[in-house]
Amino acid sequence: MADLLSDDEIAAKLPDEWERVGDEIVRVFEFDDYLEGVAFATEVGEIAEEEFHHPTIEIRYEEVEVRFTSHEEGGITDDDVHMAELTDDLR
Ligand SMILES: C[C@H](O)[C@H](O)[C@H]1CNC2=NC(N)=NC(=O)C2=N1
Repeated sequence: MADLLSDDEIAAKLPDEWERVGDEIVRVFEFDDYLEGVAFATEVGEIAEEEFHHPTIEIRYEEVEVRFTSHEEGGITDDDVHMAELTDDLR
């Protein structure tokens, strides 16, 4: 299990475009059409399975919201930061 990050560590490690919301890190990705967002969500899911660290994904018209937290630790860890970086690399 990864250690919980402090507020300062989260601020320092949070990748650009991502926002901290309570015990989660969140980013909204924009797309030209709905099915592009659906395909992106599937790619995020595949990475989540590979890394065994799963986000909440909300697919909306022309945007997809991705939220990571470490459920077992009850907050934000390096696992969440790593997943955010892998997710960004999909774009
Ligand atoms: C039993 C537990 O759900 C698993 O070990 C994994 C699955 N995917 C997970 N995903 C996330 N985001 N946090 C977890 O703590 C987590 N745990």
